[in-house]
Amino acid sequence: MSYQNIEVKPIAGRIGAKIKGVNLAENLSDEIISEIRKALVQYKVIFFRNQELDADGQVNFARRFGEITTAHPTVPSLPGHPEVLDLDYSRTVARANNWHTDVTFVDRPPLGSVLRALVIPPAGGDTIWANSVTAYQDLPEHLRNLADKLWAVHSNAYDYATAFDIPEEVKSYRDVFTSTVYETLHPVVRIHPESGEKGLFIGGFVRQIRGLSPTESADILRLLQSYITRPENTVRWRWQVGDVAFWDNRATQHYAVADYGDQPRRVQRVTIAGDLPLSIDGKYSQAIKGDSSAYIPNLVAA
Ligand SMILES: O=C(O)CCC(=O)C(=O)O
Ligand SMILES: [Fe+2]
Repeated sequence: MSYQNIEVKPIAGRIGAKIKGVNLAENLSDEIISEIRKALVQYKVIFFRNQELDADGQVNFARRFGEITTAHPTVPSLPGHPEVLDLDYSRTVARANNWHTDVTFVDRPPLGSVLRALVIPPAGGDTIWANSVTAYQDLPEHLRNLADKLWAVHSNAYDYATAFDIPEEVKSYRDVFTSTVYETLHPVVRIHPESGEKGLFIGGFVRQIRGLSPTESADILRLLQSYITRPENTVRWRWQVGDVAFWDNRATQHYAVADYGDQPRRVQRVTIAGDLPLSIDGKYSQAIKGDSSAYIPNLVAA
């Protein structure tokens, strides 16, 4: 695929590209936006260095790709910026150091997010993204055939039985995170609405595979997840202040590496609304508890 208006430099072999020659604070032409979108779908996470965006500029850029969601279904936003999720890890105690796809507990999980680096520790605090399409392609045929038929329940509710040992601050953050409980049934393999590619759609909010016992479900998920986190399917980003990352949440998982102790780290996220995931046999995800209407303000109930 060729690009006329932007420079696209792949980073890892299967995921991730650096985009050069774009100032995200400018009012970009439709041609540039459509090439950025093409690069996003092709490379699944794209990176821009040395940007001088503020929160409003970040929202304006993200808005070119679709409707902006409220910052999070349950977590409060940056004061004065209802669309910005402020991840100030010196204040927010819950670190995203688990493999996940964002907000899959609602029926319309995000298309993607734009993340801007404000404070980065001198060493550590990288973020890793994984390609869930190449992970699916890596599965042996028999496992692929199995995955194709599975559906999973995703939820933001924690299993407190496994969390008796966590600090008080983390507990109170979790109470906010789960202040409204969502539950959704998604296909384990979804068709990407733009590329048509098939990819595994699981991650940290999956609670159980439909029709399997909790232990059977955990074993199958561990097996499928191991293909996602293979180093071949990942890219690791060493942040600099001023970097902007933009990922396709329909075809990736990510993990924020928590290896920087109590040094400050602050990033801010703006999220673009996504569609209802589609299974390979033509069925859509189904909300079980709660739906996306509070999260996607202009959503017209279907
Ligand atoms: O802190 C990060 O690098 C990423 C955190 C995260 O999971 C997110 O912004 O969705
Ligand atoms: Fe995330």
